[in-house]
Amino acid sequence: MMARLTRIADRYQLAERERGLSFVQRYERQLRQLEKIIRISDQYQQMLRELNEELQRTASHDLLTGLFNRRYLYDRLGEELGKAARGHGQFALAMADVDLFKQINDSYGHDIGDAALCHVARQLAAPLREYDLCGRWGGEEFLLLFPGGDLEAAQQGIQRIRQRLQDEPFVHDGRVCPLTLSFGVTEYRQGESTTAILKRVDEALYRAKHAGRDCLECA
Ligand SMILES: Nc1nc2c(ncn2[C@@H]2O[C@H](COP(=O)(O)OP(=O)(O)OP(=O)(O)O)[C@@H](O)[C@H]2O)c(=O)[nH]1
Repeated sequence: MMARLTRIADRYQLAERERGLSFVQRYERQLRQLEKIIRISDQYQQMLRELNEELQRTASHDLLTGLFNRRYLYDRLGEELGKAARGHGQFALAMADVDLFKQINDSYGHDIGDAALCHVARQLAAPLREYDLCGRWGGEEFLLLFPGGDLEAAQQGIQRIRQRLQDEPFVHDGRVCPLTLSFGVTEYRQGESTTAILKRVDEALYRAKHAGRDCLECA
């Protein structure tokens, strides 16, 4: 009841104020209100745009390393496979895994392990050509996609990554913590599925681990 009375009183006061204004003053006032509404609407749209961009980024990127996530990589792999199957180009694929990463966690703790993963992610991404893709496949495993590339191109990319990891090692507490990666590499074979190529690259990585780590095995 009180709220209703207050609303009626407010409306009455507003009407009284309006009566004291000239037509031009009333018109200008309405115009100002309209401008205010447009400004709010613009800000609102900008906010929605930013939210949308943030949402898209979160859906396609790994939270820890900022690289592409598994879901995005899987979709892109499907696209490249589709293109190659239709005869529009070739591509190569590599799976990288940090060697003996458990020891990093056990020796320095999980937070330093996280920092080491971020370091690896930066060194993986930096030397790649702009149309090559790199993302976190899960845990301490990374996937590299070389659209338009063959085994040779992938090997060259990986060589640049390994060199960079040597030149810029992970440093914790002023001390160098040497990190190495094992790689499995393969290229697309006509007519094969996503599962088949992923299985083959995984097997190549497995062989690299069994060959003593810090190396590259081609399938
Ligand atoms: N800090 C951190 N550790 C992770 C993350 N994801 C996975 N790990 C750890 O990575 C380690 C992987 O260990 P393993 O699979 O035994 O392999 P590894 O020690 O790297 O040995 P190899 O692969 O055989 O060279 C485990 O200790 C996981 O807990 C992460 O996001 N952060």
